[in-house]
Amino acid sequence: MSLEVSSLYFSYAKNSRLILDDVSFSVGEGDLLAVLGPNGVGKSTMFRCILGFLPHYQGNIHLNGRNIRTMDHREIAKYIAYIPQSTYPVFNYTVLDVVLMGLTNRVNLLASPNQNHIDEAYAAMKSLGIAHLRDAGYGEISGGERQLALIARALVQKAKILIMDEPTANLDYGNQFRVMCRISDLAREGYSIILSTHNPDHAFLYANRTLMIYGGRVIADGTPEEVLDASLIKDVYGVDVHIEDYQYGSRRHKLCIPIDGGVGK
Ligand SMILES: Nc1ncnc2c1ncn2[C@@H]1O[C@H](COP(=O)(O)OP(=O)(O)OP(=O)(O)O)[C@@H](O)[C@H]1O
Repeated sequence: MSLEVSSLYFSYAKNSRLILDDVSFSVGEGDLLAVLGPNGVGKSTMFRCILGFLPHYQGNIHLNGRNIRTMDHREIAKYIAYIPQSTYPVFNYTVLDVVLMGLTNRVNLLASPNQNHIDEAYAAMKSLGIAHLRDAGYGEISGGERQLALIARALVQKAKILIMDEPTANLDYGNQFRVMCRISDLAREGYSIILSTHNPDHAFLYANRTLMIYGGRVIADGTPEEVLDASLIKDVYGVDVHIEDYQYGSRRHKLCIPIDGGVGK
């Protein structure tokens, strides 16, 4: 699957400021694109335009060469799964119920799910280490566990493009790595993944592509090593960092180390 966004412009109200200002990028099969940028620069807005929640954008979004405007929500959901930041639920469904909702696109949920559907949902939960929570109330688990349940829901949706809004927000140190490793496994399996993150090291460790958004514009697009240099991070985040080459065994990558606590003393 490929997704191509070209010259995307968006503002929330007529004559109000542009939130997205000429955004273009594309992802193909197996790409893991990390989208970085400070709070409020338009990352979630960009995702919501792609998903069809904000149709009054200008520009073009194509899925496998087809204009996404010609597709309804149900059809888009065959190709794109969205993993929002976890929020507190309105109803206290069980975790299994929430994961089964990923099937809505393929199965009539008004009918009871059959054993195959339950097995599929259970396998997705197991792959993310939350199988033991299947009967727990979605409102009674931690924020991090809710995030994992939303990822499991996206896996059962079987769409090949996954858009994830800060998938590691709320996750503890260990779960951040477990989730990011699982996400990079999915990219290796051929999923195309677009995720927003505030952690440059997650881009270095797991992404093959990085987009830096600032003031609604794409100011850099390339490999994490090409995009994330110390001067860009200083300009965008106001933080002094040193980009360190790191090697452990055969693995070589870069890490972002704040100097003097990052913002000086
Ligand atoms: N429904 C809305 N109506 C008007 N303005 C909005 C709406 N939603 C978001 N905005 C504004 O659009 C801008 C971009 O918000 P957005 O949530 O896309 O940023 P973001 O990069 O995802 O931020 P964060 O990293 O904090 O999640 C912000 O200035 C925000 O206040």
